[in-house]
Amino acid sequence: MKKIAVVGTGYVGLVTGVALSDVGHQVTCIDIDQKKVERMQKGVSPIYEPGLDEVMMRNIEAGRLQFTTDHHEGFSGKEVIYIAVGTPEREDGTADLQYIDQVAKDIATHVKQDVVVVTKSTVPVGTNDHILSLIQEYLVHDVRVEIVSNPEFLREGSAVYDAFNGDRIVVGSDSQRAGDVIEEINKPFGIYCYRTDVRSAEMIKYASNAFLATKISFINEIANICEKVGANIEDVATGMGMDGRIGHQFLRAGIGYGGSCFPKDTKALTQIAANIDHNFELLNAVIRVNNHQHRALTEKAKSVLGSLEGKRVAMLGLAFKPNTDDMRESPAMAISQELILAGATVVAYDPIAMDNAKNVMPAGVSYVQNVEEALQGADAAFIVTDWKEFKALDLSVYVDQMAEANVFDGRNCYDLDKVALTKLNYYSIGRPPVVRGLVGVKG
Ligand SMILES: NC(=O)C1=CN([C@@H]2O[C@H](COP(=O)(O)OP(=O)(O)OC[C@H]3O[C@@H](n4cnc5c(N)ncnc54)[C@H](O)[C@@H]3O)[C@@H](O)[C@H]2O)C=CC1
Ligand SMILES: O=C(O)[C@H]1O[C@H](OP(=O)(O)OP(=O)(O)OC[C@H]2O[C@@H](n3ccc(=O)[nH]c3=O)[C@H](O)[C@@H]2O)[C@H](O)[C@@H](O)[C@@H]1O
Repeated sequence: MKKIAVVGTGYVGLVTGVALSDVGHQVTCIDIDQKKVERMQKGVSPIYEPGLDEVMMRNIEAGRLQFTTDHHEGFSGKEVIYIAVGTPEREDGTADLQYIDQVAKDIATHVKQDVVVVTKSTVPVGTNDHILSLIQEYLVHDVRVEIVSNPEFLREGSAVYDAFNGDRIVVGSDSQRAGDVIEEINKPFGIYCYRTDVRSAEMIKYASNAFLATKISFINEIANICEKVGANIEDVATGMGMDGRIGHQFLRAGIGYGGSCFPKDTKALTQIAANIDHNFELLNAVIRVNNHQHRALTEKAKSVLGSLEGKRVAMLGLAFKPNTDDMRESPAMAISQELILAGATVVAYDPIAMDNAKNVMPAGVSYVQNVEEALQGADAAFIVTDWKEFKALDLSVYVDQMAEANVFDGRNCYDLDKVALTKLNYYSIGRPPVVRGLVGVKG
C-alpha cells in the first residue's frame, strides 16, 4: 500500500484516484475547485460516469480516499504524486501547460519527503523533463524528486471499466527505481505494464490518439465514397475489420470525432511536428476531413429539403458520445450553429448532457425534456449522439410526432431493413437512403 496524492480531479484524476484507492492504496485527491471538492467529499462525482459514484463512495467509507483543496495537506507524507490537470488547446493549437507548471511549483513548495512525480496528463514530448527541472528550480526542502510519464488511455463513458481492464499501462521513466515504484503500484490491476523511456511514453499517448482519429477519418471518407457508389459502409467496415491486421474497432462512420482529447491532441501533435519543421501531412488531412464531416448531416438536409429557412429541426443528442455529459468539442455545437445560420429553428434533447450543453451551445437553441417533445411538428430530426434511448426508439414515434418524418442519422442507429418497413425518409452515413420504404431511392 502506497500513500498517493492525485492533483486535478477531471475524468483522469478522479478515476485514477478512485481506482488506486480501490486496489488498496491510500489516496488524497487535490483540486483548486472548492465546490467540486465539497461534492466529492460527500461521495458525489462532478462528472457523469457510469459506476463512478459507487466505487468512489465505497473507498471514501473505507477511509482510503480523501479530497482536499489544500496542496500542503494533500502532499504531506505522500511517496507518489500524480499530475492529472488539464492541458487544453491554445489558440495556435499547441498544448497550454500553465496548469502543469503551477502544479510543478506547488510540488516544489510543499514536499518535505522524497517523492516520485507521475504525469498522467497528456503532455508534449519533453514536458516531463521540463516539469522535473521546474520542480528542482523551486524546491524548498532538500529531497529527491524523480519523474515518470504514465499516460492515460481511458475513454469517457467507460472510464471505470477501462481503469480496471485497460490493454496496457505505459510507464516511461529514465530512472529504473522510479519506474519500478509505479509498476509496483499498478500490480493489483493485473494489466500488462509496458516499460519505456520518458519521451517515448509521451509520444505513445499522442501517437495512439492520432492513430485512432486517423481510423475514424479514414472510415468517414470511405463512407462518403460509399454513398456515391451505392455501397454500404456497415458491410464494408465489417468486412475490413475481419482482417486481424485492421480490426473492428474505430471503424464506425459518423459525423466525425469530438470530445476533449482527439481534436486537441491531433492539433497538438501537428504542432509538435511543426516545431521540428516537420509537416505532418497525414494528420493535417485527418483534421480537415473531420471538420468537414461535422457538416455531413446539414449538407444532406439541404440537398433533400432545399432551403432550411424556417424549418424546425429536432436535435437528438448533444454530448460528443453516449454515456457522458461532456460537451467539449461536441459536433452538436458546429451542427446547430450551421442550422441556425441557415435559418432553421433547433429544438434539442439529450438524456444527460443538457445542463452542460446550455452553457456552450449557440444562442437560439431551445431545449425540451424528451424525444417526443423534440420531434413534435419537426421537419427534420438530426441524430447526433447514439444514446441507447434513441437506438431503442419505436420508429413510429418519428412518423407520429413529426410534421414530415425526415430523419438524418449521424450515427447509423437503425437497421435499414427495419426502417424500410416504416414511412420514414431516412438518411444515414455511408449507407443508401430509405425513402417511402424503398432502400436506395434518393427522394
Ligand atoms: N478526459 C479524458 O477522457 C482524458 C484526458 N486525458 C488527459 O488528462 C488530462 C486531464 O484531463 P481531464 O481529466 O479531462 O481534466 P479537466 O480539464 O476536466 O480537469 C482538470 C482539473 O484540474 C484542476 N486543477 C487545475 N489546476 C490545478 C492545481 N494547480 N491544483 C489542483 N487542481 C488543479 C481543475 O480545477 C480541474 O478540476 C489532460 O491532459 C487530458 O488530455 C487523457 C486521457 C483521457
Ligand atoms: O485521450 C483521451 O482523452 C482519450 O480519447 C479517446 O477517448 P474518448 O474521447 O473518451 O472517446 P472515444 O470513444 O475514443 O470517442 C471519441 C470520438 O470519436 C468518435 N468515434 C469513435 C469511434 C468510432 O468508430 N467512430 C467515431 O466517430 C466518438 O463518437 C467520439 O466523438 C480515446 O479512445 C482514449 O483512449 C483516450 O484516453
